Amino acid sequence: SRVIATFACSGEKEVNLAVQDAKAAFKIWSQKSGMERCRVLLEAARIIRERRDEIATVETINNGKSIFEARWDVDTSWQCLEYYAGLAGSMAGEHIQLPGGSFGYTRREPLGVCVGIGAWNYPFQIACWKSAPALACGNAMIFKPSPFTPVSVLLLAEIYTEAGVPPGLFNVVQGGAATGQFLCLHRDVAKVSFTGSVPTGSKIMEMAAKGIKPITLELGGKSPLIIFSDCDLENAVKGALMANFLTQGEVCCNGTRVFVQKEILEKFTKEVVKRTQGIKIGDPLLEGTRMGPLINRPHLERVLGFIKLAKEQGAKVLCGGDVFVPEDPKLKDGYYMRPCVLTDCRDDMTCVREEIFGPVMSILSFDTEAEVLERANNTTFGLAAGVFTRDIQRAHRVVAGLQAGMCFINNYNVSPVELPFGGYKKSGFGRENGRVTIEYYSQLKTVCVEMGDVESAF
Ligand SMILES: NC(=O)c1ccc[n+]([C@@H]2O[C@H](COP(=O)([O-])OP(=O)(O)OC[C@H]3O[C@@H](n4cnc5c(N)ncnc54)[C@H](O)[C@@H]3O)[C@@H](O)[C@H]2O)c1
Ligand SMILES: NCCCC=O
Repeated sequence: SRVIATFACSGEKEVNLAVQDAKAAFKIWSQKSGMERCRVLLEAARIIRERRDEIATVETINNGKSIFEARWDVDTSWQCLEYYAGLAGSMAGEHIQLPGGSFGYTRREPLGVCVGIGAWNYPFQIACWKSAPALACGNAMIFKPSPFTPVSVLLLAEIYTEAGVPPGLFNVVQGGAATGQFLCLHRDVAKVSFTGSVPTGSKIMEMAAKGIKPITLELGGKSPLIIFSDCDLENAVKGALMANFLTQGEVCCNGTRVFVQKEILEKFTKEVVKRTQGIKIGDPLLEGTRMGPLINRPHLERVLGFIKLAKEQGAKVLCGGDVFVPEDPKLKDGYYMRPCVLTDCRDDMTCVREEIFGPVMSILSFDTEAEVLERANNTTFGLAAGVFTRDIQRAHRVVAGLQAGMCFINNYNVSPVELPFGGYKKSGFGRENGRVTIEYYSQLKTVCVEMGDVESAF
C-alpha cells in the first residue's frame, strides 16, 4: 500500500463554515427556475462524461475496484445528473377546487441545506446519487465521504463549480464519525441522506430525531437470489456472478444467499465455480482485471474470518476464500483474496445470516416455491432480491411475496437511474433514483385561497 493523499479532518469549526456557505448558496440556487438548475446539472453531467476515464482512474485508486467497473460507476453517475436535470423543470404541485370558487394549491419547495454521508464502496456514484436530486430540487448539499475513500468526490465538487453552481452549494468535508456527528446535529441542516451500515444508520436516526429531521437510510443487506430449475442456466450463472462479485463483493445489494432448486443444483454449482475461478484478479488499473483488492487489511481479515467460521459450521469451500498474492511484486502487500463459493450451507449459519461484504457466495438448495419464499424472507434485512425463471407468472408472484425494496427478474445488480432504489426492514427507508426521490428532497406547501368573505365564528 502507499499513501495517495492526506486530508485534515473537518472539525466543528469547518462544519460550521460549510453550513454557513451552503446557506448563502441555497438563497441564490433555490430562487433559480427549474430550467436554470436543469442547464447547470446537464453541464455537470457533460463534464463528467468528458472526464470519464480520469474519474474512473481516480475511483480505482481510491477504492480498489477494477477500472472496467469504475467506468460503469461513472456512467451511472452522469446518467443520474442528466435524469434529475430533466426533472428539475417539472417540479410541480396541484390545484384543488373548493366550494364557492375558492381553491387551494400545493407547491413543492426545497428543504434547505442537506447532508450526504457516504460509504466507501461506491464513493463517486453515492455522491452523485445524493447530490443530483438534492440540487435539482433547489437544495444545497454538504457531502462527507468515507475516510477510506476521500478523493473522488472532490472531482465532483470541482465539476459542479465549473458547471456553474454558486460557491458553497456543493461542499465536501472530510472526516469520520465525529465529523458526521457535527453535520447531523447541526441546527441549520434540514435533512441527512446516509449510506452505510445498519449500526451507523441507527445512530444517524437518533441524531436526526433530536432535530426532527427527515432522513434517507441506505443500509446493508443479505439478499436472496432464487434460481428455479426452469431458468435459462447460462443467464442464471451470469446473474449469480453479477450478484456476488462486483466491487470485490463489497456491494450492499448483493444476492449472497443463492437458493438453487434441487434439480439443477449440481449443474449450476459446477458452472458457477468454473466461472468464479476464471475471474481475473490483480492490478485494478489493468484493462483485463475484473477483481481488485478489498478496501483495507482489517476488512480482508474480517471477510476471511467469515469463511473460516463457515467451514467450522459445516460449509464446504468449492473455490477461493484464501489470500491472493499477485505476481507483480509491487502488489504483493495488497488486500487481495480469491472469490469464494460456499456450498452445503444451512440457513442458520453465520455466512448465510450476516452481511459479509466481500466476494463470498453461499449456495443453498430448495425444493418448492413456497419453501424458498419463506426462507428468502427469513432475514432482518430487505434491500434486494432476485429471481431467475422462464415462468413469467411465477416470477411476478415470487417478487410480489419477497420482502425487499429492489427486486430483479432474470438479471441482477443493474442500476438504471430511472428506477427507485432502497430497502425494506433494517436495510433502511427512503429511496434514491427515480421520480419518487424528488419527494425525499422537497417539502409540500399548501396554499388555501378564499374567493369570498370570511365566515367567522366570532
Ligand atoms: N443501501 C445502500 O445503498 C448501500 C450502499 C453502499 C453501502 N452500503 C452499506 O454500507 C456498509 C459499508 O460501508 P461503511 O463501512 O462505510 O459503513 P459505515 O456505517 O461504517 O460508514 C458510513 C459512513 O458513515 C460515517 N459515520 C460513521 N459513524 C458515524 C456517526 N456516528 N455519525 C455520522 N457518520 C458516521 C462514516 O465515516 C462513513 O462516511 C455496508 O453495510 C453496506 O451494505 C449500503
Ligand atoms: N450500484 C449499486 C448500489 C451500490 C450498493 O452498495
